[in-house]
Amino acid sequence: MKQIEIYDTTLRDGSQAEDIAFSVEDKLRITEKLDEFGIHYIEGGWPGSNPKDAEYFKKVRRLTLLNSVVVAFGSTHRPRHKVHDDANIKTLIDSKANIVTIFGKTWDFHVKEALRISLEENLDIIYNSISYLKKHVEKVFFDAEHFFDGYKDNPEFAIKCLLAAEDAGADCIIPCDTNGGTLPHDIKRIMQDVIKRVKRPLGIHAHNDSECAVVNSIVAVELGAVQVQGTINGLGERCGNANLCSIIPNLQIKLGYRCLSDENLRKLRDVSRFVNEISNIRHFKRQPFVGDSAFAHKGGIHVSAIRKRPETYEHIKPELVGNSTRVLISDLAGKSNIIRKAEEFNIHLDADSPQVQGVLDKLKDLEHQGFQFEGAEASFELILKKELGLHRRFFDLIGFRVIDEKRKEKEPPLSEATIMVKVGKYIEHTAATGNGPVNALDNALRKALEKFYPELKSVKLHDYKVRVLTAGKGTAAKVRVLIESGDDRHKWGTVGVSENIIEASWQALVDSIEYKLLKEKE
Ligand SMILES: CC(=O)SCCNC(=O)CCNC(=O)[C@H](O)C(C)(C)COP(=O)(O)OP(=O)(O)OC[C@H]1O[C@@H](n2cnc3c(N)ncnc32)[C@H](O)[C@@H]1OP(=O)(O)O
Ligand SMILES: CC(=O)C(=O)O
Repeated sequence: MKQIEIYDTTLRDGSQAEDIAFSVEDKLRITEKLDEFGIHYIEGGWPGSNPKDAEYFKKVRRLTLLNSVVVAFGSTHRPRHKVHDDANIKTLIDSKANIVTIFGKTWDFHVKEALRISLEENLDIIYNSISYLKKHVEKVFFDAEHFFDGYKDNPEFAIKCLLAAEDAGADCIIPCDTNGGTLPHDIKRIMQDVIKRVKRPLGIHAHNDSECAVVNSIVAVELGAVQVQGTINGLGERCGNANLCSIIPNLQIKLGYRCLSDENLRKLRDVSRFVNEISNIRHFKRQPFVGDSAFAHKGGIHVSAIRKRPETYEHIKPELVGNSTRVLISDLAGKSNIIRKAEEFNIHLDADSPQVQGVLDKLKDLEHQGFQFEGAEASFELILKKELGLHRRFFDLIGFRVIDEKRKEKEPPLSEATIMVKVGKYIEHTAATGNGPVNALDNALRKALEKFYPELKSVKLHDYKVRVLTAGKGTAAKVRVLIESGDDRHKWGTVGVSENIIEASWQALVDSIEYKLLKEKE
């Protein structure tokens, strides 16, 4: 099984993505996570760029890494500077990283227009930078910036740049698709020539501007590249870098290369979520392999088939990357969705039972009215249990009143709710205020019930979303309220629909509380 070296540049190229700003602490935490995951090289940053990256290289030395080597990144020396006087080269050595990656120009257009030097001088800069660094660090990798665009314009010069790096002793030469515009057939054609002419180990560094970074990286590996550079979740400059969360499983599960241990591959989803969490980015549902929807099945036909053989609609076993199969509940469901979902609730239903058809009909009718159960599985579980006679009432509403009052233009409005509920033979009548009418109602309902059900104290409202369903009816429109609640262990979603926003919110709130009480009882 051929080993492929995974080179992660989330902390350097990933931090060049819009909206991403890692602190030193963030970078150290991601480093530890990537080490635990088994990444071979972690490009920690550009020490000559800013004090934060310089500090990172000081602090990262204190970590005990078991699997990864931290790499410092920078450019070849500046034109009109001697290599030993170049501030950037000096900071790379001062970073004390054992491996350094430098990028150099390989596109004649860039040499002429960005550096404004001769092509010969550029070759000298590459050679001098690498041979000097080789005297100070264990290994030097050469990122051949804009190599594919350079090759398209002037193949001989582009190849000469790689050969200058080879002659200088670069340990790995990495052609880069810096502008991300190269298509797979060109990657193949160009890499075939590179492989014939360059003897050092080769890598690939692809950007995703044509949405081809993953496939371009895989094509390069198939042709012989041994190092893949990319980022977790494809973070990176402009449209991002090659997404390691797709490349690694494709190489390992489908093509038989070895990137990480199989055990570590099962951490893929966790690593992906961790990096999103630190980056303050919402996890992308439809992200292949690691997204919540990557193995989620909605259509009845699909669910019916995966119950028989999961591989009918799943390209890999989700557990291999730490993900799992999910079944969604909607008006596209068939009986199989109901049966499979019920199994998740430990209820075994017979496909021919009239109850299954009853639940399905009810579900489709409610979805037609505007309910949506994909994000409100707790409400669906309650419906199912009501239909099967497995539900019990925990309280009955006698009535509520919500008052919203604004006394002066400049004063904030006041919201107050009073509620009367019956729990067994007791009647409880309470009032509460809130920062809005729904919050006041929520507070009043909990206050009334907590005396009987103290477990409700741990329930928190995490999210509250309102969606207008009947376009064109303005403030008289029907609305759907989706609530996400949680306690110290779980989160659950509930839904309500009405032309009255308080009523829709009430339905979702009651479901949330009933769900919690039902779970405690179970
Ligand atoms: C393809 C890539 O992603 S490469 C990585 C890109 N990442 C970054 O740029 C982030 C970090 N960068 C920085 O912090 C800053 O740009 C620094 C510290 C590196 C340089 O800052 P400054 O000295 O102010 O220069 P500035 O950013 O304006 O311009 C870049 C300079 O590097 C030169 N340069 C660009 N590529 C190379 C190279 N491969 N080798 C040598 N010099 C280079 C440019 O010609 C330009 O020089 P000039 O000012 O003489 O025209
Ligand atoms: C080096 C690099 O990040 C690039 O060429 O895209």
